[in-house]
Amino acid sequence: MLRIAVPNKGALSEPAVAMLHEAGYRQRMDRRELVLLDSDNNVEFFFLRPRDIAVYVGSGKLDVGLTGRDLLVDSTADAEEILQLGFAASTLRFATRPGGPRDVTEFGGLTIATSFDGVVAPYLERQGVQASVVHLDGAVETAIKLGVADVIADVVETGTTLRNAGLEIVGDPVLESEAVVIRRRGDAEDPRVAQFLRRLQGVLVARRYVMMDYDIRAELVEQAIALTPGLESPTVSPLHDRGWVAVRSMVPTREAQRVMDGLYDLGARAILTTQIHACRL
Ligand SMILES: Nc1ncnc2c1ncn2[C@@H]1O[C@H](COP(=O)(O)OP(=O)(O)OP(=O)(O)O)[C@@H](O)[C@H]1O
Ligand SMILES: O=P(O)(O)OC[C@H]1O[C@H](OP(=O)(O)OP(=O)(O)O)[C@H](O)[C@@H]1O
Ligand SMILES: [Mg+2]
Repeated sequence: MLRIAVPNKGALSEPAVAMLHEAGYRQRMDRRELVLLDSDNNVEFFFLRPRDIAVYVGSGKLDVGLTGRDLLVDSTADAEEILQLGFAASTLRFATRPGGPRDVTEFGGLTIATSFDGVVAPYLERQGVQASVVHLDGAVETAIKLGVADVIADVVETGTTLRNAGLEIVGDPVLESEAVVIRRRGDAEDPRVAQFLRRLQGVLVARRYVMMDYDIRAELVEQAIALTPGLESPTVSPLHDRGWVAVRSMVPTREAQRVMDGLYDLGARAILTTQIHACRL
């Protein structure tokens, strides 16, 4: 039985559950369920606080977990990242009041509030800055207004929360994060983990690519394939009309419309894109 940690709340929770569902796993109906057995797939899901996931996986009690890179780095858990999941993308940034310090080099002697002291304190040390780091559990933007800190370091996605708090980003990004799959560092290769990762990779590919079909005159097929090279090699099939061939190829979803325009201009017709539901490459 593969034991998998899944975030039970917060920004990671819903997209993580959606991805597991797309990968064919049973998911909980009730948010209060703590453990869910998917006996068809021989997997058990444990719904845990996002921050605790690296601890469970690092201790070897659970085989793999879905969490944020920032939470993994922030923890002292002995776990490592094995797959990037492409959602919950965010950046850990410093912010302060307008007129405050403009750069990390000006943070000396100041107080910095953050929920990510495990990332921020070593970062400041590496920069040779001596500042005091205060841990807060959340809503750190308020720390400046209440005089608890001069600077904060927090998760920024759109920047709306900072703007609404009247704060400005300063300095370089501390850490780029996204949802990731983690396992205990140094764990031996496990075929059940490999299969779990293949399923998630299948979802990532299905989300990022569409299948494109079109007909093209045989003498133009090389030019057409230059527009749709596919992941390895496109399928080219003869049509009943010998002057034409049918081509089938995977195309990145966000390029699909531009590629269709290019193919049309080249003379391709019956250009269709279809959604990929699942795949194993
Ligand atoms: N607005 C956001 N956009 C993208 N990712 C985010 C956002 N807010 C948080 N995250 C990511 O979600 C993960 C956990 O943050 P989240 O706020 O959901 O949990 P938490 O703060 O530990 O828990 P809680 O706030 O519920 O106590 C982190 O990896 C973080 O980078
Ligand atoms: O840049 P934005 O798009 O505004 O998003 C960033 C905000 O989202 C998260 O807060 P969350 O909702 O998790 O609240 P929390 O502070 O209680 O964790 C994070 O801590 C920021 O405050
Ligand atoms: Mg939060």
